[in-house]
Amino acid sequence: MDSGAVYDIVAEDTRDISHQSFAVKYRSNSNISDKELPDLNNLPTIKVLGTGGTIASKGTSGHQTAGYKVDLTIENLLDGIPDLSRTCNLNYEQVLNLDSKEIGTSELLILYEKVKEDIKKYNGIVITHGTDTMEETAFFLQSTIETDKPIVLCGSMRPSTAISSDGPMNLYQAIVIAAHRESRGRGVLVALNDRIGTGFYITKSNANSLDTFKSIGQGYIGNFVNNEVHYYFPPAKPLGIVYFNLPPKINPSSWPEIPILYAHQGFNNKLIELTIHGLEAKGLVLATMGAGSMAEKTNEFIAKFLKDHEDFPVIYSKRSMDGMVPNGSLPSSVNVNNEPVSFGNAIASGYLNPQKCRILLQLCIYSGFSVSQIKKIFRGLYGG
Ligand SMILES: NC(=O)C[C@H](N)C(=O)O
Repeated sequence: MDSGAVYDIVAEDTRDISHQSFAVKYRSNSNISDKELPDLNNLPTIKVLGTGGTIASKGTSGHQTAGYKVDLTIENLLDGIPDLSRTCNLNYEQVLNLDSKEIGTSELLILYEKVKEDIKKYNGIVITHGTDTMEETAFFLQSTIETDKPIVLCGSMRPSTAISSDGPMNLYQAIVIAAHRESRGRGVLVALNDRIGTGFYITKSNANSLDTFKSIGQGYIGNFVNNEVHYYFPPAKPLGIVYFNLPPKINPSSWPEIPILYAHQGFNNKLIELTIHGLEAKGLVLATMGAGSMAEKTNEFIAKFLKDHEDFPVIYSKRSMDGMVPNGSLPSSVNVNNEPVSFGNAIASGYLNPQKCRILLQLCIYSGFSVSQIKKIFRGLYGG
């Protein structure tokens, strides 16, 4: 193949980003050697795993954007996107087919096992997933699968039957992102509505709109425009991340129960007691009212409980979407020297929202970490 032929390929299929970036080289260097030509026989192979969600849903009219049902397979979804044969080889599998609100421990572990197995065989993974709990799955995978290969989650906010459904474009972009060499070493990604975010921090910010995923504070890491993948930074993974090497075939009933309690004015302390005892919880996450703020009487109640349960961690997170809970916001009592002392088992969430704290705490407890080790892990995430 001579370099002229490469230019023809670019002109013929501008959707292919690997060829587009090659075209830039070609135009700037007409003496480019044959060694640098894209090898169409050696494209990356991307595995697409279907799990359901709105992207796989159908309504009964073009304007219906609520009350639809999951009704499409991953094969149906792939049929609806443009040809990608010049970008990557595709392989696909239906792992689940659910609204993501139905994803519990068993389903999460099934998906985890599948990704863990497939990441060894493929150059990248794309997961179609409901947006409601996508950030939880992304966080779990980021914390359990150590790889430089791209794992990209995508979904949609409009069902496949809606006018201007966002699913096909999001799936198309996710596959191109997974096949792009610059996507390596960036951890688990979430790609929706042209934005690329890190699954570790990204969160669903709007219950209805297409532009729902926000990488609050930590920012998006890239953008997808006119079939080009743009990253703003070199590859990096979240600071202080701890990988949990889980054993195969975990029994979901052995997965620790960690409730989240949402704080509000007039919060009833009995809720804490009822949840902890009623669920045989192994820890608790509080969505506090501000940067760790709970009423004094609630903190006292928790302190009393923690005195008799030294191995019971309580994470102080926040109901506000942005910002963080620093160590300095933890409730403190006063020791004999009148110096403030933090409650031993109270742990600051840093930047993690309650649902991500819950997963991290479950992983820590399942792995047998002590409260002081768990504290270090949470602290390490924000550079403390
Ligand atoms: N947009 C969506 O995907 C929402 C849907 N309820 C889900 O999470 O499965």
